[in-house]
Amino acid sequence: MDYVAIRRALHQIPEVGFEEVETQAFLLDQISRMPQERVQVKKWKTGLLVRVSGTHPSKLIGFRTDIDALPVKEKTGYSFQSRYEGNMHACGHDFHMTIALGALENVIENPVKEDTLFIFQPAEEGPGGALPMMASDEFQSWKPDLIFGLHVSPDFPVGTVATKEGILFANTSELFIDFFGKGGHAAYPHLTHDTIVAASHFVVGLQTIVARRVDPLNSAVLTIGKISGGTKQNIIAEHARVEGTIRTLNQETMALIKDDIERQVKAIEIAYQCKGQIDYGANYYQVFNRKENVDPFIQFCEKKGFPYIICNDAMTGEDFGYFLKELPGFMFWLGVGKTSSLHSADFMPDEAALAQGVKVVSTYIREGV
Ligand SMILES: CC(=O)N[C@@H](CCC[C@H](N)C(=O)O)C(=O)O
Repeated sequence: MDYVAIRRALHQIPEVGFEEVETQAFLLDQISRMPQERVQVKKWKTGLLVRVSGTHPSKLIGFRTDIDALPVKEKTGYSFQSRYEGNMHACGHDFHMTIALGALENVIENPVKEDTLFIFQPAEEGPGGALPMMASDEFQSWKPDLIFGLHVSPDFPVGTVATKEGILFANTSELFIDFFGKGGHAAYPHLTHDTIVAASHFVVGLQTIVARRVDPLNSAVLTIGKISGGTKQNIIAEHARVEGTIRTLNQETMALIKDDIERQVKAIEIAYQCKGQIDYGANYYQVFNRKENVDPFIQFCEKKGFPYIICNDAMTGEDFGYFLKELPGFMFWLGVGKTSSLHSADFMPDEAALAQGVKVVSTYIREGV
């Protein structure tokens, strides 16, 4: 399999959560080119579950990849850039899928002892595909005994595994707040309740939560990534919307931050006479690597000579945390060398990491479990 060609083909068809129709068709086409004797495929929404029977199975080993993209306008200058204007694989899921396909081909062509399940999960970036997929009959009837997954990272050298015991990724909650006021003519502000002013003060006020409410020895992030509102420069906006995300390393801090957000919304309502409406959207459970599962993987990397690093926890989120909440397993970062951060319009991971990713995943399935 030509990993680079596969990754580039996937890079051209980025689709956001639960719209991965062409992606699913592409994956099915690739899988159909592999020998079929040991393979069973189930579709779940825009995702796939692909089971490969082992030679002497005693358990089912799951490897999960996410398949969705982000609403980012690409600025890589790649000759193979996104064909879907405004969407981009800016979080490396094109890499994840390619590595999964490569490892799938490897275990099909050279059968391994255990049964393996390749999970192609939609909507990791939102609204979250892991929980509904896990609840589905398709998954429940093929529930793995051990599950693992990876995420590419520009923070580590190409092909390096980085992981740790305990929390790897944070608890997350999306945050959507709508302010409803009274619109009107820009020249008659005294007759309106301006939601742009209300939302602006609200966003500035939010900055005190992590700075002044959260214990400095405890980590948290509250980022507003989008503000929208209004229709024209000389009309006072009757509606404004603020969108963001909350990240914490424990549930108590998450509850404390939400509590403070709610208080600040009430304060804005009183001060600016605009009604505030909060929606926390999708919440992701932390990615927690159990010692008894991640330690053997680290020892396996050591034994096989795969470069690895024991890393710090990160404030990124992943709905893979829900798989690990229920099933034994672990997650790791795969270094893709220095480039812009995940979610950037010019995120350009080094394709040399693809072959190493396939090697780590397939060798672990073959010799590590
Ligand atoms: C690895 C990564 O970048 N994951 C995303 C997960 C999205 C979380 C959720 N939809 C939110 O924005 O709160 C991340 O942004 O960390």
